[in-house]
Amino acid sequence: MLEVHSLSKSYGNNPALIDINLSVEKGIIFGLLGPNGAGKTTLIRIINQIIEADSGEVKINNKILNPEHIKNIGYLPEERGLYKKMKVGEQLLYFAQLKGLRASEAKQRVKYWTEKLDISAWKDKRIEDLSKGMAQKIQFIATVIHEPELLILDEPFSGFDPVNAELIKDEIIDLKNKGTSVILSTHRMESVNLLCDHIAMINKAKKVLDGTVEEIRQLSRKNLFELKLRLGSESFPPHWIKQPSAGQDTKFHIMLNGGTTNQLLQEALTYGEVLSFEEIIPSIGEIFIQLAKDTDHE
Ligand SMILES: Nc1ncnc2c1ncn2[C@@H]1O[C@H](COP(=O)(O)OP(=O)(O)OP(=O)(O)O)[C@@H](O)[C@H]1O
Repeated sequence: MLEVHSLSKSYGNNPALIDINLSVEKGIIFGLLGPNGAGKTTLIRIINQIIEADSGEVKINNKILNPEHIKNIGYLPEERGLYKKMKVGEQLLYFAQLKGLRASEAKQRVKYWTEKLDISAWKDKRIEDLSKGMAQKIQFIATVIHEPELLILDEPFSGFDPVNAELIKDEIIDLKNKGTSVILSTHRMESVNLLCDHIAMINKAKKVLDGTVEEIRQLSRKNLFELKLRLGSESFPPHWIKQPSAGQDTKFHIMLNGGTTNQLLQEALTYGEVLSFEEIIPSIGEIFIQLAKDTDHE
């Protein structure tokens, strides 16, 4: 649905994006990750045609990015932009019409979304009289009201309490299931694990990771296992690394160098009662931190 080819952008002598290639399929949630200052916002701004790339191209549905695409994109920026003096209902109608909806259609959609997110009662309130989380809901509706094909969400859960964060999460999944492609930029790794089908990570202007969450986790496997034992003796092999653990049970991290997991398990049985045995597969958060460190040292 969205393709980014060899995209580069610098601010003066400072490169913000270097030769970035990405492909976002229809109906998926694509996590765009990276440490602060990596280049994510720059990429998002180029897709939204707020700034221009120095070189490379962006295509939406096989067409070079052009102003017509704006109506097909819903962008929730990190710095929210609502008109403080305007009333909620008026503001949503305004945004919907700005994105090309006819007045009658816009009205229907405002009714639909304000009811869906349970905020019909706020219609006549001014934005300046709302709490941060309440204003966030309005901004979310303003982003999705024109039913864009591509949604770009920058930290969509910030400012929400857990109940409302869950509500918004469910709405995002619902939109994806209806065929919307979603680019989700966030530093919250639990959201990435829960929501994203595919992720790409940018660090220091370069893409350092690209794949499905499962592919990336599998590639990061290190043949490392965690074994919990009720030890029968005080001795154990020197390559078993003892981990802090409570009570009588002893936890080890063991790197499997040659041999099979069954052989390791058999060996473990000779040292005591095996309570649990599982492979340690790094989480996306751990992979993120490792990659950020690795590229920092390059
Ligand atoms: N308008 C600008 N003028 C000059 N430099 C800029 C401008 N906007 C961004 N930069 C620089 O470009 C680089 C990438 O910034 P960008 O905002 O794209 O990062 P980011 O990944 O969105 O970071 P964050 O997670 O902190 O929002 C940084 O070095 C930043 O200082």
